[in-house]
Amino acid sequence: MAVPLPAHSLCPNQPAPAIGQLTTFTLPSSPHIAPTPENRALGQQMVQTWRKDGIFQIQLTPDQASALRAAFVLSKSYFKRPHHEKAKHVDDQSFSGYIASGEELTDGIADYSEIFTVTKDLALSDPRVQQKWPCHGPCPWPDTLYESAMKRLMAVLGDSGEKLLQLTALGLNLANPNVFTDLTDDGWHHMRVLRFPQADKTNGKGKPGRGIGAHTDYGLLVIAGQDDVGGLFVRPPTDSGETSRNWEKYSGGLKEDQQESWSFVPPVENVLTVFPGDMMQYMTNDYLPSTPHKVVLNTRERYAFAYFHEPNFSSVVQPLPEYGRDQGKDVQVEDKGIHYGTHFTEMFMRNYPERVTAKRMKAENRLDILGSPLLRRHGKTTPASTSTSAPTFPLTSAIPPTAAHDAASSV
Ligand SMILES: O=C(O)CCC(=O)C(=O)O
Ligand SMILES: [Fe+2]
Repeated sequence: MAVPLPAHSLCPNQPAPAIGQLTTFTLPSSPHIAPTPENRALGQQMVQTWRKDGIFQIQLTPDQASALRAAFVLSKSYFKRPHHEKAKHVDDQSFSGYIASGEELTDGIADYSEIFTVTKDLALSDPRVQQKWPCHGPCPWPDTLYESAMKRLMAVLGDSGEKLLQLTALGLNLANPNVFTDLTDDGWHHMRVLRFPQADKTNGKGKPGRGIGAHTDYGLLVIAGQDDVGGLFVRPPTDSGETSRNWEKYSGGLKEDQQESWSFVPPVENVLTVFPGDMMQYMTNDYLPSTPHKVVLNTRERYAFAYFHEPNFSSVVQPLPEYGRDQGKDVQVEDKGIHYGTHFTEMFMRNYPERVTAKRMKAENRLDILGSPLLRRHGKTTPASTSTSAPTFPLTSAIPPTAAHDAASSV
């Protein structure tokens, strides 16, 4: 059921936005999506809806809805804790943990979002942490109750992500229906729990009324849930088909103040919203563009979850043979593929330049390791270095820093 919002309470700094009802899909219950005519038709409808609206909704089952509700309840009480307590939930190896309002930058401007980020929760004994892979480390959970609620929600989101990717492959009529889910084997899935202050109760570090600046997210799919307050806007694809490409040129802030380009995403109970990320755009050669979105502050504080269903950190993502090649785009760059872990790391270093994690990563030249062949996964095979056996990865200092970083950014 849609939760209608009184027009006057919507984003006071914005003109009244057009409120449309998003298309809602119900995902099949079985985790394996067989290539049946029904599933193909569903996949095609999803693809066509993304191409038109840039976003759709999926219906939650009662169990899934209960995981989301529990996560909202605990997150609301988490953010009510005193600042000095939350400020301890930071890790200097991973970007997991607490981010204060005004700490994150989009297009160089402070966002008002207050965030708890969950990246892959890795023990200090994990070979990737031992080998100092960028962004790899533990999640500094505030307590075990919060940890189990977030992990339960991420399991729901992860299951939905895998089904959505299989349906997308069917909808795109791909010869290899597992092409996306091979990439997400041990995927670098992560989530942000977000609280946005009421528009007139900010700390003044950002821009009036702006929650998060216009941006696209980095991987295959963005799956999000929001409470009943409202504040998310998306910029649907245009008829001209012109799109920015965030992995080539950072697109944060783009068209942020061009009001007519943005559609309001109305809060609806018991659904999640889904749209493509940068890697989906890259793989489909812009057929499914990464949906630009932004958040505006409202007359009440707002809570949301944004989950990112991602390729494996070591994946070298390639354009799909059916879509990516021979279409006259920038083939030189595309043919080399995109190293997902590099794209992720660069984006997080840009968003949190002052965070202890970014500083340690720079001080220890952790980006250099991204150029190593051991962090290059072309198929489903996990590199030997991520197995639980003794680490086999050469030390960071063995890689010539500049050469390694150059290689990392282009491949
Ligand atoms: O608040 C939302 O609904 C979306 C947040 C978002 O775009 C993000 O965390 O990347
Ligand atoms: Fe986002």
